[in-house]
Amino acid sequence: MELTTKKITSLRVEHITKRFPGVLASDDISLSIAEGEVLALVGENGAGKTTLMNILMGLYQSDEGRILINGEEVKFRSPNDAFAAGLGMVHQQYMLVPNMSVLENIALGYKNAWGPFKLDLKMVRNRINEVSKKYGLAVDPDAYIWQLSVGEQQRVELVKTLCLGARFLILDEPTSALTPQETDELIILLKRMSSELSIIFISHKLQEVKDLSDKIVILRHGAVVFEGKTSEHSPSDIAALMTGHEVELPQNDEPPCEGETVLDIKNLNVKSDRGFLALRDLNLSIKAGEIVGLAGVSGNGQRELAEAINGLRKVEDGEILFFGKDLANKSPSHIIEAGMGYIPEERNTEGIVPSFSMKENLILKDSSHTQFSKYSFLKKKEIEKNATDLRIKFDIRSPNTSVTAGSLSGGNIQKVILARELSRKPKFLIAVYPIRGLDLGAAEFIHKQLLEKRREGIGILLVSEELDEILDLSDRVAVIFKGQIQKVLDRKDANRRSLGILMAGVKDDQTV
Ligand SMILES: Nc1ncnc2c1ncn2[C@@H]1O[C@H](COP(=O)(O)OP(=O)(O)OP(=O)(O)O)[C@@H](O)[C@H]1O
Repeated sequence: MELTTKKITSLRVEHITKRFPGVLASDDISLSIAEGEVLALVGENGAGKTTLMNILMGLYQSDEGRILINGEEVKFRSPNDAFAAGLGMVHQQYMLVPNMSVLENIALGYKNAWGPFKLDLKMVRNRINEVSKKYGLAVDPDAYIWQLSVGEQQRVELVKTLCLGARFLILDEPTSALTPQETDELIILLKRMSSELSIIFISHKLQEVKDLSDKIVILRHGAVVFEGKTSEHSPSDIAALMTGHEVELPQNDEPPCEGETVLDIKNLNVKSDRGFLALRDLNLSIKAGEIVGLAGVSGNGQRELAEAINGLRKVEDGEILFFGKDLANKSPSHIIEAGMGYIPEERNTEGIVPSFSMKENLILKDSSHTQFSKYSFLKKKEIEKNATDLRIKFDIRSPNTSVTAGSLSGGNIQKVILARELSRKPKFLIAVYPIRGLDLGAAEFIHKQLLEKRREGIGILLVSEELDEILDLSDRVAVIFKGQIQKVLDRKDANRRSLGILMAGVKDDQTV
């Protein structure tokens, strides 16, 4: 049961141009990719990478230009036309229905692609098993999507795309939400698949661009500014070509902090969505002016900890002392008022209201403050000024401050959240994967901002799976494993090896 698609020996786009109100998102783009080739599409946030891929998939129509497959012009009016031609895309935001099973989601993909007909679920199940065996992509057809980790959901998206007969894969930041181990596995898998399929992938991680691609195309302001062979360029070369300058991520090399304890978590017990204890008697304290990195493999309680501190998850037992007052089970608004800043993992659902304008999102937590409202009327000029200033400072690429936040590129949405949380003058900050989806230049800027906050005396809990990020910024590193803090290491004792051992659950002091 496979959509019969023709072999794709070449795909070429010629002079593609796409305008959105106030933005030239694709500016006369031409590029080509041959059978079995892997092309990496890189560029700053908002450079137009996703837009070009959405045009290829029939989600957007270009204003000018054409697409040629095997030398013949094709016109895609919808993603179904692109599927039928053998193209498949895994988006940044997975398009899966959470309360349906893997089998039902993939069957839905068939139904959307094939239109109304009676679906044979047994055949879909067989096809899933066939694809997962062929490519070594293990999925459980009966698991519900909400039960799966981000990495598992991504595997389902890949299986779905392959079940539908894709011969040309487009992957939009496929590793941005994966654990380092899942990333390594995906890169190996994609390498293996590239002997049979052509792949275009978008990434901000230059090492994986280097590891996986044959060819690199760099976009800037919607136009191709560089095209070349990957083997001829080092990651730092590519970074310089992309940003126009050498990128150097800053390091925290200041002496350990002596501030007072501001966040003191005692014997915290919190349940996961599935009803199991995700945090078990967790203890952790953080001082003013210190960055504590929380290292761990995703799914060991990081999400539950961040949500419990921010009042978004019930605390079963224990205390969250913030400047001496217990925040456990207080409302999110109470916690915000107490001075807690939060950069959440889920930027589209927890970080912004996509249908609100960018400027409204920038005052989301402060709309009733006297700075932005008087007698329940909003001060429009102040709100505009705030947005204009933050847009410049954080280099948020948007035509103006009134566009809906949902229409911004993924990286620019992240910048809106960071701009809001860092400018609110929090007393404490919880930053969960703060540079996920950011281009290198933006990551450099955000790391500098976090160090600046530290110098101002703000305590920061930095949740990340990127050990480089943790090691660059932290004063101390706490390793979380199965809902407990395995150990807290001073910066001088923390390295990839010591953290890796603790993250795997080994607690023995001898090994660290
Ligand atoms: N549906 C839309 N409506 C209006 N503007 C849009 C829309 N989609 C994209 N844009 C704009 O087009 C430009 C390019 O966005 P795109 O998402 O293609 O960037 P990107 O290179 O993928 O960025 P990132 O690395 O941040 O994901 C941005 O200025 C964005 O705001």
